[in-house]
Amino acid sequence: MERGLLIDGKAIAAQIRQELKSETDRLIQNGVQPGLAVILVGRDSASETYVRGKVRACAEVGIHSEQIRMPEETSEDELLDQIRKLNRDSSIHGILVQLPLPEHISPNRVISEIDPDKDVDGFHPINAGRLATGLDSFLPCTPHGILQLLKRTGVQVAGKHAVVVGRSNIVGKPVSLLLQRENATVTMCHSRTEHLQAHTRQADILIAAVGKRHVITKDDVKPGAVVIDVGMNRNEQGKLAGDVDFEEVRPLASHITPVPGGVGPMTIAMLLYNTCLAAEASGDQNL
Ligand SMILES: Nc1nc(=O)c2c([nH]1)NC[C@@H]1CN(c3ccc(C(=O)N[C@@H](CCC(=O)O)C(=O)O)cc3)C=[N+]21
Repeated sequence: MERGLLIDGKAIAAQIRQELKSETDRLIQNGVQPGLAVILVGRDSASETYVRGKVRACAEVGIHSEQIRMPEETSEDELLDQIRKLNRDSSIHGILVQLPLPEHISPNRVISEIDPDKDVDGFHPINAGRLATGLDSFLPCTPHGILQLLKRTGVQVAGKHAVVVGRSNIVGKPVSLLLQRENATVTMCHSRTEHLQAHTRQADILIAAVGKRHVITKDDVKPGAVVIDVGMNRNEQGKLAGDVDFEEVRPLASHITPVPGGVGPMTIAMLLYNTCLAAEASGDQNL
């Protein structure tokens, strides 16, 4: 049996960006250049790095991008006004408000103000509800990226037992819905789960989306499991570490994603994918 194979998210994301470049060329020939607006409120060094990555990836693929920086003291109303303006802007097909937002702004109110047809994060309750009920929707980027990693690596999902650790709206909940849609049997675990290890050791596919460095060790993993690490934990020196203790888990996993170079680059690739999808749909309405 194969052990310790690396799932190269960086390479798979580059492949997807190349595919999207052709899609963008085709859209531009039809008179629509996909456009993405990224709103960043306040100064957060991790957020600034991520936003730079998104803007760079857009340029590579031929997507028009606008970075809108608003000061930390921006009021919720000012942010909502900015979103309404972008909702009306026909050159913008996707709107992303970088999270986390400053304490005084409600992320739920902000997300709900985005036109669901421009909600390329897939965070709007309409899109979350559409995913939950099996309707077409923008898929949240990280869960969709995880699914693409599994598919493009040839990992069988149907009939397998997937265990998701973490229940956030951004990763845990939607990835479990997506895996169920792909006919996996899904167990969701979280901070209040008793006997966590008894659950994770059953996983054929283990998704770690906890947000704590190295909480998944070799004792939590069944030999031969596929391990997907969604963790983005930075230590005091600013070095990235996943939720999985990669060095000790790799030898017993069949496949494993590294951090960095695993899920992160896929999140950005699927954001570009959603932006192209939104641009394409906007063209339909203009026919
Ligand atoms: N509205 C919103 N949508 C998001 O999609 C969103 C967000 N807010 N807030 C923050 C998180 C985080 N996120 C990442 C995207 C790419 C990498 C990524 O490319 N990481 C590289 C490493 C980058 C580095 O070294 O810092 C990698 O894993 O290889 C990481 C994290 C998107 N997020």
